[in-house]
Amino acid sequence: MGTETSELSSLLRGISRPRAKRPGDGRPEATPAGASNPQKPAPKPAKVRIVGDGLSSTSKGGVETFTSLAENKSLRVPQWLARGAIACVGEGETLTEIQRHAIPAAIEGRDLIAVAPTGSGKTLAFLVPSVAIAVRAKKGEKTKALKRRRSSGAGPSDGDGEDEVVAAGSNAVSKGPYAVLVSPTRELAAQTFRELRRLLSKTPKNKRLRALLLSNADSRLQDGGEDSGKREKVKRIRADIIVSTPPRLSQAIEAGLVRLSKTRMLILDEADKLFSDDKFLENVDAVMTACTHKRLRRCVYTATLPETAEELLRNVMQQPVRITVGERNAANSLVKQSLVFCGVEAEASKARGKGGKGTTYISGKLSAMRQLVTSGKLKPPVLVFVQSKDRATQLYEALRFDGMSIDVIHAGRTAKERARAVQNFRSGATWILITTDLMARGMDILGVNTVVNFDCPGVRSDYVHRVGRTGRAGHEGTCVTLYTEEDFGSLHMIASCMKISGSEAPEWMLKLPRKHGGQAKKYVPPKRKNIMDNVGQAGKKQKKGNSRK
Ligand SMILES: Nc1ncnc2c1ncn2[C@@H]1O[C@H](COP(=O)(O)OP(=O)(O)OP(=O)(O)O)[C@@H](O)[C@H]1O
Repeated sequence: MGTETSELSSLLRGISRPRAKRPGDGRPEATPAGASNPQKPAPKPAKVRIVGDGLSSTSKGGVETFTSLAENKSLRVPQWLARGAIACVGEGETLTEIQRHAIPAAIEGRDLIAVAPTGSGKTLAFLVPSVAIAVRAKKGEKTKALKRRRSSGAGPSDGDGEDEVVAAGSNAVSKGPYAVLVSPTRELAAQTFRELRRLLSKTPKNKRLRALLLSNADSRLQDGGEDSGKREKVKRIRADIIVSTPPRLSQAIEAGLVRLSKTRMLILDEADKLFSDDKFLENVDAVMTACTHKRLRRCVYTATLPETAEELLRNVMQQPVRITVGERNAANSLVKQSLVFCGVEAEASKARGKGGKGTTYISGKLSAMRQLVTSGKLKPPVLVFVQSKDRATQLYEALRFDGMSIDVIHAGRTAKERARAVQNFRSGATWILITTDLMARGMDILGVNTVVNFDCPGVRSDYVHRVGRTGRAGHEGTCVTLYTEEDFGSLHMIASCMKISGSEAPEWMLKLPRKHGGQAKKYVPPKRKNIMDNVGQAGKKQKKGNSRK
């Protein structure tokens, strides 16, 4: 590995760290679309389709800026909220297509299915209406309580039994949550919460909302289930807006720590994932059942919506409006996608060199990966996707000796390790992050230049979301998919996805038979040999164990 190591390290050291996009957010900047090629025309505005009756002309026509959103009297968006949104995206930015139509639609009170490409600003498209509705609901509750108090001379309780624990006279205690935001992973929930806090940064002191991220670390959740009588009195989770993963939220509901009877806005981010993954279905069901308010809006947001998932969604929503931006289930057209054939996954053969002893391991993908780096085609920061925790650890072990600034994240690492890995990648301290599909959805790290599918994804939605970790907010990106003979089952899906999103796809791949019928549940990832260094180092290190696992 000698020469290769120094070559790689010097190459990576030689790349200067990109500028941060906005002061203080620590995110590196990617190339804006068209910047690398001034001849290239700006991308055409995406097609918007709205299906469902009853929306006002504001939602149908769209709203151009956050300021004009706040100026529309019927929507009742506070000025400070508009200023918060501007703080999130930067001065002078107009709304993206999905924001233009979905924000007024969600505020108007219809159940909503919003489908728009990765990196198109769906987060603000659900945060703005969530805050607007929470503000309205909280104000309504306060007025009701005040009226009751005036007429009866009683304390702050509204008589529904929920507020028995309210400390006398405390205005800080919320009767909410009025808005609940659900994301499939801890990382995405944390990111959404971060953006929510940024959005709330312009809230006047007397109107402050209490926002909360439910996490494992919350002692109330850790104690959940014990001594329930006492817990009811002292530990009820009080907040106006809650962000959570489905398991954490349903645990809190079951333990009586959270009540959703006042919730007016339920947001399901990455809804197709929440509705197609058995491990979430029960939790999501528990959350939806707990939301009993008669004016509840259920709003779902995603970049991919297979028909089966939409059918399920429609069963639990009330006459939803569907807003679709761009081509449904297509990858982001700002990302240049390509495929690299790597021969075999890994092969052990007798060494023929001096002495002819031992075994030499050849990994086609590993060599291809190294070649991409040394040739300068792999522009960091890079996200590398593999199919399992084991593969992530193996690849990390095989590459870390190359002196690259590299890290690994997967569900087997502790919450702290995962948070640190994301933070280091965001700040630019880590250039290459190896990951499972844990980072495939929703993660917004603006500077990501390249996505590598070290292992092919099996279903279209996974491919679309992985590709979408680059090419965000109008910037360009690159996605390289490495494949071997084991991956032939995924090639038709990838090639057709490349074609409809504007990348060149090999004709012969488009003629391959479709596998798995596009159904996530039928897909079983291929069994792969261990990722081995050419001296078998990955395997050896793994046996000894190490702190990264
Ligand atoms: N109106 C806007 N103008 C400019 N940038 C924006 C605007 N709205 C959002 N952004 C930025 O675009 C980036 C991507 O937004 P966001 O993460 O909401 O995308 P998304 O559609 O949710 O993507 P995904 O489907 O991958 O979850 C963010 O960095 C966000 O700050």
